[in-house]
Amino acid sequence: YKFWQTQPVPKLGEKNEVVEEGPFKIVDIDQVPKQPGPLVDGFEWVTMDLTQDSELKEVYELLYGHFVEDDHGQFRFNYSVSFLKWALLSPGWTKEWHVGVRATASRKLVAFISGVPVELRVRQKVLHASEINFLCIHKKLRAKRLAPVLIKEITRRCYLQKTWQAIYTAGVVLPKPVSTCRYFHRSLNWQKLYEVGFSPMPRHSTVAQQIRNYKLPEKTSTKGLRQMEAKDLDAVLALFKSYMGKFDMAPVFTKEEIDHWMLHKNDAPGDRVVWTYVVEDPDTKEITDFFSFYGLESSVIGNEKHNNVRAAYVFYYASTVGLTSTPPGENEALKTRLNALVNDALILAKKFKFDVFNALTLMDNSLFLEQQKFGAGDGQLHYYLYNYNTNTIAGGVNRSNNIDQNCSGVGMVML
Ligand SMILES: CCCCCCCCCCCCCC(=O)SCCNC(=O)CCNC(=O)[C@H](O)C(C)(C)COP(=O)(O)OP(=O)(O)OC[C@H]1O[C@@H](n2cnc3c(N)ncnc32)[C@H](O)[C@@H]1OP(=O)(O)O
Ligand SMILES: Cc1c(COc2ccc(F)c(F)c2F)oc2cccc(OCCCNCc3cccnc3)c12
Repeated sequence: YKFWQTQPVPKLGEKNEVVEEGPFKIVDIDQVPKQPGPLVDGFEWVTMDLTQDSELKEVYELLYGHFVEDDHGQFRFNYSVSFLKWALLSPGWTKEWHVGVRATASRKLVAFISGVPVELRVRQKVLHASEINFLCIHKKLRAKRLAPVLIKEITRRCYLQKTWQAIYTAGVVLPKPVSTCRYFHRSLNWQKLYEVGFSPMPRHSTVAQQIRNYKLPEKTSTKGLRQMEAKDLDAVLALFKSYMGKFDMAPVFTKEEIDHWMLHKNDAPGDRVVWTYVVEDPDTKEITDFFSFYGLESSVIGNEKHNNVRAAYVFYYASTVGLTSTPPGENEALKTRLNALVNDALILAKKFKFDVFNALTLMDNSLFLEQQKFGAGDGQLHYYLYNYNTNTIAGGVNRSNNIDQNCSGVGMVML
C-alpha cells in the first residue's frame, strides 16, 4: 500500500478501538495546487464534457473494454450510455469531476475517474462528499502507478470545490473498509445463467428442476402497487427520509435527487435504467411503501451462445412498517412486508426480461434474501470513506461471511 499509506485513510491492521469520528486532516484550500500534476510523457489530462454524446460514448467504450470484471474474467460490467448519463449527470454534478486521460497523439481516451456530489450522513454528521466511481485504466496501461495519479487528481479537484470527503466502493481490500457487504443473486432465467457459466448445476438436480425452483407467479400480489409517478415525489421523499434515518450511513436526498434517482422519465431516450414502484393504500391514498431497482448489463466474455447478462440490482426502498425502533431482526411485520415487496419486484424484473436480480447485504436486505431464494455470491463489496475516521459499520454479514439477521448500518447504495 505504498500509495494508500500516504493518504488520509485509516491504516489496515489497526485494532478497531472506538474513535471520535471526523476528518483526518483539515485542508487549506490556498495550499491546493491550481494545476494538475505531471502525467507520463505522451498523455494529457482532459476534463470530459459528458453533455456531449460523443464524449459520453468514449467513456462508454473505455468502460466496455476495460472496467470491472469478475475474478475469472468471464464477465465485465457493461454500463450503458443512458446509465452513465444517469449516474454522472446527477443533481449538482460538475464537469470538473469527470476526469479523463488522453494519448496526446491519437486523442484516444485511455483512463477515467469520476465523482458526483452527495450529502452523506455518517451517524450524526452530514458530509458534503464526492461519490467516486468508474476508475478505469486501459488494459495496456496497467501496473504503471497511474491509478494513484488519477486518484490524486480527482482529490485535488474535489478539494478546489471545498469537498473534503469522498465515498467509494471496491471489490478489492484497501486501507480501510468502513463496511463490507456480500453479493447475493436471485435467478430469474436460470437456464441462461447456467449456459453463461454463472450458475452451476447443483448435484442431483436437473435443468427442469432448477427452472421450477425459481419459478415466479405471473402477477404481483401487493394491493395498491403501481409505478411511481411525479405526483408521488413528496410522499416518497418523506418516506425515504424517515426510513433511511435508521442506518449509520445514508444519503440525504433533496426532492430533486429523489426525482433524478427514482423517477424514470418516459420520454428519456435510450434504454431504461431505473424502475420504482409505490404502494398506495386504496382507502387512505397514503404512500405506505416504495422500492426500486436499476438495470445494469454484464458482458459475457467468450461464450458462443450469449454475449450479455441483464441484471437488476436492488436500489432504495422504504416502508412505513419499518419506521418503528424495533430492531429489524425482530420486526416480523417488516420482514413480511419486505418479502412481499421483493417478491413483486422479482416478478416485475422477470417481466422486464432481467436474467438475475442482485442484492447486497446492506439496508434491511437480510430480511428477504434467504426467503426470496437469493444465493450467496463469491463477491464482496467494501465501502470506504476518504479523509474521515469512522467506526466500523455493520455490513449485514458476520465474521464467517454469512447473513447477519441484525441487518446492516449501510444505507448507501453505490452504482
Ligand atoms: C476528497 C475527495 C477524494 C476523492 C478520491 C477518493 C479516493 C478514490 C479511490 C478510488 C475509488 C475507485 C472506485 C472504483 O471505481 S472501483 C472499480 C475500479 N476499477 C476497476 O476495477 C476496473 C478495472 N481495473 C482497472 O482499471 C485498474 O486495475 C485500476 C484503475 C483499478 C488500478 O490500476 P492498475 O491496476 O494499473 O494499478 P496502478 O499500478 O495504476 O496502481 C496501483 C495502486 O492502485 C491501488 N488500487 C488498485 N485498485 C484500486 C481501486 N479499485 N481503488 C483504489 N485504489 C486501487 C493499489 O492498491 C495500488 O496502490 P498501493 O497498494 O500501492 O497503495
Ligand atoms: C457485480 C455484482 C454481482 C455479479 O453479478 C453477476 C455477474 C455476472 C453474471 F452473469 C451474473 F448473472 C451476475 F449476477 O452480483 C452482485 C450482487 C450485488 C451487488 C453487486 O454489485 C454491486 C454494484 C457494484 N458496482 C460496480 C462496482 C464494483 C466495484 C467498484 N465500483 C463499482 C453484484
